Parts: sequence; structure tokens; C-alpha cells
Amino acid sequence: MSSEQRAPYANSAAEADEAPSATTPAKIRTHHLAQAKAEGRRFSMLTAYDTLMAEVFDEAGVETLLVGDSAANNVMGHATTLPITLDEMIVFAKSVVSGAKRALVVVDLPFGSYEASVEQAVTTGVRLMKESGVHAVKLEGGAYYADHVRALTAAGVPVIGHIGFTPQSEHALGGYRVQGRGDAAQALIEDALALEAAGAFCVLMEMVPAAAAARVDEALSVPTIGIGAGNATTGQVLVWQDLLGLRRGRLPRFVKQYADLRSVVHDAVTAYRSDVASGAFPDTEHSF
Ligand SMILES: Nc1nc(=O)c2c([nH]1)NC[C@@H]1CN(c3ccc(C(=O)N[C@@H](CCC(=O)O)C(=O)O)cc3)CN21
Ligand SMILES: CC(C)C(=O)C(=O)O
Ligand SMILES: [Mg+2]
Repeated sequence: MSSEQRAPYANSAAEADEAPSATTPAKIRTHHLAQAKAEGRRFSMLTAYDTLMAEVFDEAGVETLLVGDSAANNVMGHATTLPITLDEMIVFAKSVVSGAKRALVVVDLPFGSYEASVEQAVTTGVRLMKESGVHAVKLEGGAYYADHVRALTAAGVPVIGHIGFTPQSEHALGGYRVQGRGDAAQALIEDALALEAAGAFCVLMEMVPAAAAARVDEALSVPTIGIGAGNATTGQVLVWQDLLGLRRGRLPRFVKQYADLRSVVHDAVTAYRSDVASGAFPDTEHSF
């Protein structure tokens, strides 16, 4: 059966527009994401790095928030995700947890904080949960990290496995490239199955052909999340500054821009500066 015929996820129009209500869970937990897949419903994930944006996304009904190591690029101004540290991730994670009432909050294990050993991964995962209050972690890698995932899960740290294009391995992969084309689709499926067998409650795929992602979703019992992975994954994720048009420059093909925050902010700040220069602000209404 082809992925086109399968149409595994079919939220009704009414369901798709539904805001969180009394009938939806007060707190999204990992089993609610499993339930979404079982019932053929899609869910959303969005990155968040601070309290107020986390509040807005949570109020809009976004089911899961990702404290991505993409904070390295989108908050700290680094060229890649590689330099961000565990201590820095904890600051962002705490901020997001403070703003999220309902959403499941997931944090990325940053580059260098889990690869060396199973022990290092558990120490890092436990520290993130203890110090920031996140509900789950995500790590980049497939079958090679199955033992890490098994140990984290056993320690009470729910894990999302991230496969396909894994930005922390940009230099090993030879740049920002689609993964899992042609024969490589089989390896992608095997990585996903190994992560699931090790206890991952979800598998995220970045920049893989839609047909390959559909095969992975079909092969797995656990839900999947896609970014540049087509429409047959259980959930979708985007970086919020991409979704809302805050970031300058050419956007990856997988981004759909839903707002133009950069010009909204630019125009507002320009008006403020002009009012300060002219003396129009502050007026008596804004003075004591
Ligand atoms: N703002 C932002 N958005 C992201 O999606 C993101 C980050 N930052 N930082 C960490 C990683 C890096 N990611 C990226 C960034 C750029 C492309 C990109 O330019 N892709 C091109 C080339 C694809 C190809 O040639 O195969 C594209 O057109 O999609 C992909 C993934 C995803 N993550
Ligand atoms: C792009 C998403 C999946 C991510 O890992 C991040 O934002 O760090
Ligand atoms: Mg990441």
C-alpha cells in the first residue's frame, strides 16, 4: 500500500479547529500522544525558549513544546547548534516550564552531553528533569544510541529519538541535506524500530522524504513527529521564529511562515523611536 493511499491521520475539521477545552486533558502526557496515534489524530509541537512565548503557544493549544538546542541559533546567535551548553539549556528549559500549563515540555540533550556513555546520558537527562522540570528529553541518533535510550527510560526520563538530518552531526553528515533517500530509507526504519524497542515514546524525523517518513510511521507503534518529513507523521514541529517570520534570510523549504513578526516589531519600534525623538512619548498619560 502506498503512503498516498494510507491517509493515516484524519482529524475532522471540527477537531482541527478545537481549542483546548474541559474535555481535553488538563496536562498532556506521553500517553496522550500515543492515544493520538492510536485514534488517528495529529498533534503539534513548537519550539519555545522563554516563558511568555511558551504561555502563548500553550494557550493556543499546542500539545508539546520543544526547548530546542536551536536556541543556539535563534536566541544566542551561534551559527550552529553545537556550542550551546547543558547549563544554558537548563536556563531556557526552566523558563519554558514556567510558561507551560498544559503542554508536554521536551528538552534537547545538547551536543556533548550524552554521546560519551550511557552513564553520561543518564546523568544529563536526570539533571535536566531535576533542575528544569521538563517532562521528557530528545536526543539525536538512531540504533547506536539504543542503550542510552533504554537506560534513560529505565531511570524515568521519557525519550524522543531524533533521526534523519541531525543538526548536531552537520559536519559528519556533510551539511544540511535530506537523509533517507532511496536505499537509506531502510536504515531509517531500522533506526526508528531500534529506538522504539529501547523505549522511546516517540520518534522525530527531520528532512526525510515524505514516503520514507510514512513507512517509518507505519512500522512504529509509537507516534512520530516530522519537520520536513511530509504529512504522514503523527505530529509536526517547527522553530517558532521560522513559523512567525521573525528570522531574516532564506527559510528552509519545510517552513511555512504564518506571520511576519519581523516587520510588525520593526514598525512598532520605529514608531517608538520616532515618538521619543519628537517628544510625543511620554505624554502626560504616561507620566506621573
Ligand atoms: N531557525 C531554525 N530553524 C530550524 O529549522 C533549525 C534551526 N534554526 N536550527 C537547528 C536546525 C537546523 N535546521 C535546518 C536549517 C536549515 C536547513 C536548510 O537550509 N535546508 C535547505 C536545504 C535542504 C537540502 O538541500 O537538502 C532546504 O531548502 O530545506 C535545514 C535544517 C533545522 N533546525
Ligand atoms: C528542529 C527541532 C526538531 C530541533 O531539534 C530544535 O529546534 O532544536
Ligand atoms: Mg534540536
